[in-house]
Amino acid sequence: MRLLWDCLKPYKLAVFALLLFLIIQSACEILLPTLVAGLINQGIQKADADFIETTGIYMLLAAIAAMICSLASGLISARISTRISSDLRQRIFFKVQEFSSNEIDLFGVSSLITRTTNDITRIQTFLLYLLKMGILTPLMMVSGIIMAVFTSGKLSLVLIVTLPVMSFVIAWILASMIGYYRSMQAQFDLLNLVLRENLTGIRVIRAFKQAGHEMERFEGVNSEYTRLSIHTQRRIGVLMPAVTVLMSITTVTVMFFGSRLIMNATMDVGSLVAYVQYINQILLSVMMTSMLFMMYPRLITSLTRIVAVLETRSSVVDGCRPEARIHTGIVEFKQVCFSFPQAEAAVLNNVSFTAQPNQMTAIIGSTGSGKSTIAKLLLRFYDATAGQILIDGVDVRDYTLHNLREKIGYVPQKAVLFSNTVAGNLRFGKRSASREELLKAAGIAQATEFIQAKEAGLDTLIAQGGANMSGGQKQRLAIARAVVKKPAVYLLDDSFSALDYTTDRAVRQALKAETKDATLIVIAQRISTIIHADRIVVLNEGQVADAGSHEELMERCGIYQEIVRSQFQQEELR
Ligand SMILES: Nc1ncnc2c1ncn2[C@@H]1O[C@H](COP(=O)(O)OP(=O)(O)OP(=O)(O)O)[C@@H](O)[C@H]1O
Repeated sequence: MRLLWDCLKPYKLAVFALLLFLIIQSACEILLPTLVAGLINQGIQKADADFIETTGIYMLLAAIAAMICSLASGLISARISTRISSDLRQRIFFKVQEFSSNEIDLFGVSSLITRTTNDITRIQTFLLYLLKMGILTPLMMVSGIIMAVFTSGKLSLVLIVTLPVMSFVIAWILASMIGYYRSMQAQFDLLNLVLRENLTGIRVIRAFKQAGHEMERFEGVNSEYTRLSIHTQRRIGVLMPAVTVLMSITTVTVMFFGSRLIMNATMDVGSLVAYVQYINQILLSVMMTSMLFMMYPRLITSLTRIVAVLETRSSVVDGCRPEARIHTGIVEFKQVCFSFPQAEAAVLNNVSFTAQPNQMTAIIGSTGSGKSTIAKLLLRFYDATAGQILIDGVDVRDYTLHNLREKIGYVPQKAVLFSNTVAGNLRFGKRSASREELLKAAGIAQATEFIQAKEAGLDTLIAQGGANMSGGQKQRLAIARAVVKKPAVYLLDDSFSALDYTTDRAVRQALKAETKDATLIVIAQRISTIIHADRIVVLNEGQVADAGSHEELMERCGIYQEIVRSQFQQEELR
């Protein structure tokens, strides 16, 4: 709840105005039964037309004032709750931007999405209700009780019994719902995950004729969510009739004892009518408050999930040397070890190698040998568990993340494009890049031809996830994006895999000329891509098996020979 109070702090003035409107509203509403009592006792019973007229006008004015205050408080509470939910969404988004891959893995992408959308919407709904009903109902309840006691102390004894019973029933039912709400949220994450996987992988699912299986999977998750929802709805279903029955019993009891007091001439009719209205206001307030409590367990679940994100500190933070900058781009791995959190086996074991500027350093190895992990460590998506990674002699952990990453031109294994124009995507490398710079980078990545073949050229819109581009086109745009950046270190993770041999060679040649002074690290599966590299690091099960030129490795490295043999015919090797 502390988070909610913190969020409310900037809106103190608005909350104060809201409070004022609600106090006036509740005062007007509590005044009405007293006016009705006077109307009956003074006006109707004594047939005083002037009194009836004057009281009628007062009642009308009170009703209008209550309505205006209700409208104003509604607007203010809607404004505050919408603003707070927007603030929270922003805070979560910024927080997730800070997260290292560790924290993203920990929460899961689907859960982070539901936390940013579903959970925040739930908080907004609660706040809207809290700011209005949460303030108004206690005001109505307290003033109702005071007026009821003031009108008839004896009749108020009924409340001493009914109010605690009602509160106990409500609390008991709500307490049983908390566990269900928690499970429901977790199940909702799962629902989101299955849906996301199905929508993003729909082609694979269809190609492998797995639609039936996936439908069953979705049905399973969906029916579990439905089962949990039904359980909670059942409890809500019990709660409302229980409160209504208790309200009716109270009203009947008050009427019963009230009529006796009238017969004994210790109470007048007008006071009993007013008293019944006070009792209704009190019980209605209890019911409204119970609605608030009904929303409370879900709010707590959502708040806990939001707080968990906001309070998680990224395991990868800025280094202590903000002045440190990368100039030359000498990359050194020194005895680097790495294990993923919650994974038993180490992915990298004492990996050491150096990548020099003006050279192409290739990393090759079988799948799962840890090649991409090297790239992730260099970019500090994760931090090494032991050993050191240095760039220009400075530990990567000492640079600020901005200074480190701005000098690395990363092309990921799976080219990621954003819903933007081609130019917008390329400018990820450098926001201020001119069209000439973009075209030059596209030329190096052999992307000019297909960009210019599109009617809008650089202004062609790229669909979500690059759906309107082929795999090879996406890779070339991802390469061009890194080139636009003009980094000190190029880090290409299997970035030529979707290119044909001719394009692969053309990109490499153009890159070589462009990256003359830069350090070029190329992770690859294909020997032809790295055969001319200055230095090839052979990775095997997370360890450096050997390093050297193609010729040197062909002479002495069995693992390398094996990889080469599996890709080339013997005669091609000579
Ligand atoms: N987030 C993760 N959590 C746990 N283990 C992971 C994670 N990412 C990768 N791994 C494991 O780490 C090992 C190395 O993965 P990595 O992606 O570095 O291999 P790679 O050599 O690049 O493979 P490929 O050539 O197939 O891309 C693999 O065994 C993989 O299963």
